[in-house]
Amino acid sequence: MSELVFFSGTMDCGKSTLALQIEHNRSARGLVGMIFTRDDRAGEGKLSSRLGLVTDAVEVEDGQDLYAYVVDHLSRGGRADYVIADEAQFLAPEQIDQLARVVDDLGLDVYAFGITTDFRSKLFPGSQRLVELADRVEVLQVEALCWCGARATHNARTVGGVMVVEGAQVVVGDVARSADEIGYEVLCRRHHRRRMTAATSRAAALSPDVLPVSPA
Ligand SMILES: Nc1ncnc2c1ncn2[C@@H]1O[C@H](COP(=O)(O)OP(=O)(O)O)[C@@H](O)[C@H]1O
Ligand SMILES: Cc1cn([C@H]2C[C@H](O)[C@@H](COP(=O)(O)O)O2)c(=O)[nH]c1=O
Repeated sequence: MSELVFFSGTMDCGKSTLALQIEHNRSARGLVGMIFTRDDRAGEGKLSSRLGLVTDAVEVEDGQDLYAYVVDHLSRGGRADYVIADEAQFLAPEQIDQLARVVDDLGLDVYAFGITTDFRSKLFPGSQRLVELADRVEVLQVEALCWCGARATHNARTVGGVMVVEGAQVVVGDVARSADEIGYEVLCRRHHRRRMTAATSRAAALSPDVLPVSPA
């Protein structure tokens, strides 16, 4: 029975790597995948992993009907045995419904990969729809870690290492950005709530709570 599976996790936990591994294992057995992505850091029409692997993909546009795209591809004699959708948090809820229809009406497995929540720990609309519709939600097993060593469960947006909580929901970017750039850092919930990033925790450790009293 074909399935819609949502592989979710924080940024930098290996989602795109797993997508590329699934693609590799299936194509090694002669299967052909339809690969969708949107706003990958490597550029338009690319699905890339920080491990250095990259493959071509169909760049999803606003308002594009993904079910119609797959049907059109098949009706022109193209082949698709399964579907991969990376950066699925950027897809519109209707596009997630279309992927569910690919599973139910075309009998193809659909593997979607994405972060669940944004820098304010609010659900992305596409991820919300995936949680609502997926046959299975799989949390990735290689856990990303907060600077404190706890499992990272939240994504923080940073500017110069300082966590920000205002701004657009979508800003394409990466972890480990240099000072002044907008970047991201994964944190445990405790430190996300306290807005404590690696940089601000280091700064706090360096500034003593009590000022030294100089002898009179
Ligand atoms: N130099 C490296 N050596 C080993 N693993 C690495 C290296 N760089 C990145 N990784 C692994 O790649 C993961 C990120 O993979 P990626 O697929 O790009 O993540 P995601 O799509 O979830 O953001 C990191 O969590 C880490 O485990
Ligand atoms: C938290 C958060 C992230 N993004 C962007 C940043 C990256 O371009 C992607 C996540 O990619 P990854 O492969 O999972 O690292 O999402 C965003 O636009 N808004 C956010 O709040």
